[in-house]
Amino acid sequence: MNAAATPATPAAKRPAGRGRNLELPEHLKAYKGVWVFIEHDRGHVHSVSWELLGEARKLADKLGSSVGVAILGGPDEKLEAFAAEAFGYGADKAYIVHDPVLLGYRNEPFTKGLTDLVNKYQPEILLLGATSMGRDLAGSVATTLLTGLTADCTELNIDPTSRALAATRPTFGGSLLCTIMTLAYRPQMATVRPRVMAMPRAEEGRSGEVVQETLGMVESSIVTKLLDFLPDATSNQINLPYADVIVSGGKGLKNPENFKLVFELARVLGGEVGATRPCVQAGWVEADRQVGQTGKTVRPKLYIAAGISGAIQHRVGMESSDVIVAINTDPNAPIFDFAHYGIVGNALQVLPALTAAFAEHLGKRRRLVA
Ligand SMILES: Cc1cc2nc3c(=O)[nH]c(=O)nc-3n(C[C@H](O)[C@H](O)[C@H](O)COP(=O)(O)OP(=O)(O)OC[C@H]3O[C@@H](n4cnc5c(N)ncnc54)[C@H](O)[C@@H]3O)c2cc1C
Repeated sequence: MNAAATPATPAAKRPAGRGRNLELPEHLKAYKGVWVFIEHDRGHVHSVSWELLGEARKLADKLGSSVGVAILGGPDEKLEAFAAEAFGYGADKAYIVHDPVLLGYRNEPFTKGLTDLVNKYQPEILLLGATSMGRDLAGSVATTLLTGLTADCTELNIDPTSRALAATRPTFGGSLLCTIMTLAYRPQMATVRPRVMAMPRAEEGRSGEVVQETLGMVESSIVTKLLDFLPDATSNQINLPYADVIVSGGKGLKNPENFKLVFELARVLGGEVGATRPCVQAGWVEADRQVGQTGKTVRPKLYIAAGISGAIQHRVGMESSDVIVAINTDPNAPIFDFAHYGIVGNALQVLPALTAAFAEHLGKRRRLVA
């Protein structure tokens, strides 16, 4: 079917000012400020919320506007403490909703809570983490508000001409980066994966204003019921996005048995093990270890890539690492174009040599400290 000939929403049914009209409708011009949805679970704020706050502060400063945070949760949850932390990371105002139906994440009450806040306070930009919760919530909030949502962004800017949010994300399997602007819609929504943006520095003593709101939703009107929290039996506690050191292996390791060389070096360095997609697809390592466009985004202090070619889909997930060391037999491998240090050599020999050298060096240091 020709999409151009039969648009999903016929022009006559589109809300006024939407569709092909790229001018911001008059009634949306009142939208001001940059907001971040603060994601928390059982007493802990997800770090992606603070990473987004750092970005929100930069965007708001460019627009000359303020930063707000939306914090939704149960009656006894410490949302005010989260707000105090948010002020330190750059928020000016915290919009808090306590309600029994908001104890534990469920799509319906959180969608209502967040859309109510947006409709009342009209932020220009709304950012959420591209986590399981953030993706679920962003989609339903954007649909309810009939606004645009750019998912999985890697960069956020303000377009100098339109002053709209310019949200950049990989497309066409990661081979292109596209910048998306939702000129005629407010709020402009975007999700960003954990670790894509840098963690901002908290400013001690910085304060802000707290605004308390109510939800007005009864439990009986919600279809989903939260029965219990169960630990994820499939999760083996791999915390790739927040590891300081990652040793990753690729197809150059030849077989799953050789992956133990990667594990040994990671163990000696106190780091995590990552992998490329072909290694995960071949069943050499768990899917949770995949780094890249369809895996995790990481930002460690040290990323060692062994037998990895450096394809764009892998690169987008790890290129923000502080120091990248590549080990590859091919001196023309693309990974050497962006690695900080390169070792042209056989990973099956280089990895054990590095493991032995680090074990000796770190062992000596520990003896000295003792
Ligand atoms: C839509 C889409 C999404 C994708 N998402 C991801 C993703 O999230 N993550 C990801 O990683 N990939 C992803 N890919 C796959 C990606 O395109 C590449 O195919 C993949 O990253 C290549 O993995 P590799 O480097 O392990 O293997 P290869 O590209 O085969 O590279 C192996 C490298 O090892 C080197 N080598 C060989 N022997 C040795 C040795 N003994 N010692 C040292 N070096 C050696 C070779 O010179 C070569 O450079 C995606 C692809 C698509 C189409």
